[in-house]
Amino acid sequence: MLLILHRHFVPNLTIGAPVIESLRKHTKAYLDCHLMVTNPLDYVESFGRAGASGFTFHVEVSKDNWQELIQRIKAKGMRPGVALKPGTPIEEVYPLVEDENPVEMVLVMTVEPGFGGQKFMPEMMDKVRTLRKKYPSLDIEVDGGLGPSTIDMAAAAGANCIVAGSSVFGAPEPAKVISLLRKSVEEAPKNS
Ligand SMILES: O=C(CO)[C@@H](O)[C@H](O)COP(=O)(O)O
Repeated sequence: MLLILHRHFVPNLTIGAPVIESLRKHTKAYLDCHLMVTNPLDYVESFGRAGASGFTFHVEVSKDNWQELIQRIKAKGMRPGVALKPGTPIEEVYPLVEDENPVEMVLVMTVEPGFGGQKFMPEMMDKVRTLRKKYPSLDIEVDGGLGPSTIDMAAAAGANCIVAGSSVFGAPEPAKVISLLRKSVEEAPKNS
């Protein structure tokens, strides 16, 4: 399950730690939290306490403190991830993946962060392919415009974690869309 906190970094506010705390009382599901905020360090403590499983911060706002962020996220029992916006070069995440205390997931945004329902950017697949070739066992997530018509492209490029909003919640049978997305990832020929 993916939960998103938008604040400052993007012009939209969604959900925060209290929602995670409420959900955690009812589920053992992996709660994957993507914090589109300019000050992620300020949220590590509360998200950890609330029961978040993954904590993904943006590389664009963490140039000076990503090592401290990773260390604090892990200390709170969460998996650290780093996200990058469409305009950010993929090279910017390499140091975070190659550090002796690395992030455990890279999230390649396939839309400009901020709002659901946008059009998937196929040109972001170059970033996914590059990452998959360089780091064969890394978790690579894609977010934005994923659904039945775009999943095969993302899966073939090497993405293995899929964020899908509109295509699932807007479907008459959401479970069928989820199965289709999962099947595509499981069966994809990598790096085609
Ligand atoms: O929130 C964002 C981007 O900030 C969205 O990308 C959602 O996370 C996914 O929504 P869809 O694109 O699947 O509607």
